[in-house]
Amino acid sequence: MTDTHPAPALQLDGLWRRFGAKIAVAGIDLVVPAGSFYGLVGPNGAGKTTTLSMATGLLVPDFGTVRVHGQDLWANPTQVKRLLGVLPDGVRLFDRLTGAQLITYAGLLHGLDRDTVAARTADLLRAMALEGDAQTLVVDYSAGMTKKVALACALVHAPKLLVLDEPFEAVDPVSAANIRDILTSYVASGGTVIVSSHVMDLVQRMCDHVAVIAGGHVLAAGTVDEVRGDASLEERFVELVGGRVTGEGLAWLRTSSD
Ligand SMILES: Nc1ncnc2c1ncn2[C@@H]1O[C@H](COP(=O)(O)OP(=O)(O)OP(=O)(O)O)[C@@H](O)[C@H]1O
Repeated sequence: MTDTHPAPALQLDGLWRRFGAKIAVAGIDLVVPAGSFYGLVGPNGAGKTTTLSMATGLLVPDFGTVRVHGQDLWANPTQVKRLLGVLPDGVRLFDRLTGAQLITYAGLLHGLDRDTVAARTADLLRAMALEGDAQTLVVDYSAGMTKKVALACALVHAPKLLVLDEPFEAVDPVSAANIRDILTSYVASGGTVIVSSHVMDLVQRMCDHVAVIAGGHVLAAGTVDEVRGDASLEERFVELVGGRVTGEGLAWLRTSSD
């Protein structure tokens, strides 16, 4: 009998990564079904960026395997990376290029022909509301504009799996809504999206699956409804992760004199 189930878009098995004495990722297993919109949430320092960097070929794991649509990423990084579109955290771009040049460059690097790149660059600039700044150097872009042009670069080769670290950080509400629409229709047409975010409300509304990560471990993973149960995702997150502190320790911060 043949297995008719498609391979997951992403499968992480036993991923570990240490930086000196600090264990950033301590045995992460994760299955991201093909066609899902997957949220990755966790407190600061949880290991999200480290996990996503290993999952996208940017950081070598100490242990563990990464499979993208069934193919071992670290066994064959060049070929498997073609399936991936990546928006890393704290992107460093060739910012002496204009927005249009940067997207064009990303498309050509992926081996697209010039006509295809030109058409897609125009489409992406329009979708990201960057047409008016197509000829502006990226170094002169605002933080949100930089995020959007980096996202355009991640999309230009029509990847099967999009991995976005904090895609909405610094992006204005109208642009964020446009980006959400782009991502939702990308998923509807068969793509898979993984986003890391600190905004629980956004993840609850936008994603169908979620994993909560803390201390380099997965605390909970599944559909958003499975993970949140009867609570909101935010309440469930606080319950799982803990760490709420009151302001009592900061008595000196009270400015009133009585
Ligand atoms: N290059 C590095 N060198 C040393 N320690 C690192 C390095 N990268 C990450 N770490 C440490 O690993 C842990 C996980 O960091 P990571 O950036 O993966 O967390 P995160 O979940 O993405 O956090 P945030 O939500 O704040 O972006 C942190 O304790 C961090 O200090």
